[in-house]
Amino acid sequence: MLTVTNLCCSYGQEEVVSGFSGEFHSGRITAIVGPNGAGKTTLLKGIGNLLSVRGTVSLYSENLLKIPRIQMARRVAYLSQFEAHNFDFTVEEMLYMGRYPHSVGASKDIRSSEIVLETLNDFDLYAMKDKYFSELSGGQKQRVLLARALVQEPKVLLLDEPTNHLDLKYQLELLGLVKKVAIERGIIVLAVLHDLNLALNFADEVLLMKSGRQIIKGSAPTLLEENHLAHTYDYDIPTYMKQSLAVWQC
Ligand SMILES: Nc1ncnc2c1ncn2[C@@H]1O[C@H](COP(=O)(O)OP(=O)(O)OP(=O)(O)O)[C@@H](O)[C@H]1O
Repeated sequence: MLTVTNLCCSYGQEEVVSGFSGEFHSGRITAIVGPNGAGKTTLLKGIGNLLSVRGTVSLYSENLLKIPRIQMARRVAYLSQFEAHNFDFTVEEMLYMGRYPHSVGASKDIRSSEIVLETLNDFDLYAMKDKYFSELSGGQKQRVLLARALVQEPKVLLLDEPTNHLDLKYQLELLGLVKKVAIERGIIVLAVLHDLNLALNFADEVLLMKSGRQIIKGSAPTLLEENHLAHTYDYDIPTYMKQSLAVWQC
């Protein structure tokens, strides 16, 4: 279990996330949603110890904020929303990069070869393993970046808008993969998602944020109670969703 206690995240003097506490469980996906500027990315980076933080982030009682970066990388993988997209490395080489925290200086140890092969197959990437990353489509690139994060064998996977720029088919495919792997490998997944439909359908629970604070965290029905969404987004989202669904019924 990942336990976050009283986490405060700042950029210089400006505190953006204030006193966040919450628990996240193995094999479960939590979607982080909320309006622009709510602090979703900042919370994710804070949990990954990627910016200035106070508080504790404990993974099975070990405070992740106190361990060396290389050990952190054996436990937590972070997929940023702004990955550079033009590497001159093959797909297979990209996956081996994900093994760096486990095998510094010995990139092709037995475990690395096993997990890279297994992940190439799981992600349907084997046939393109010798292709250059820069030659792939946006959806294929995103799949490779997710695969690279997973060969790290993390206990916690932090995803910042992983479905950005993907068409609906790729969005569903990618989140389906995340769900399958999270369950099979018992990974704790936190994913910032803008699409509320995807969040409500894919995640086991949803964390709704505004102004650096949690509004509510719970299952889809909990989120839809009491008009939390309309208040948080300052827009009648449930009514809009119902009206837009009607378009598909004719
Ligand atoms: N590097 C930075 N330096 C200073 N302030 C920042 C920095 N990054 C983000 N902020 C500020 O922190 C606040 C929260 O930003 P954050 O990116 O966490 O929000 P978000 O909920 O992920 O937004 P979005 O949905 O637009 O991606 C915003 O007011 C933003 O201007």
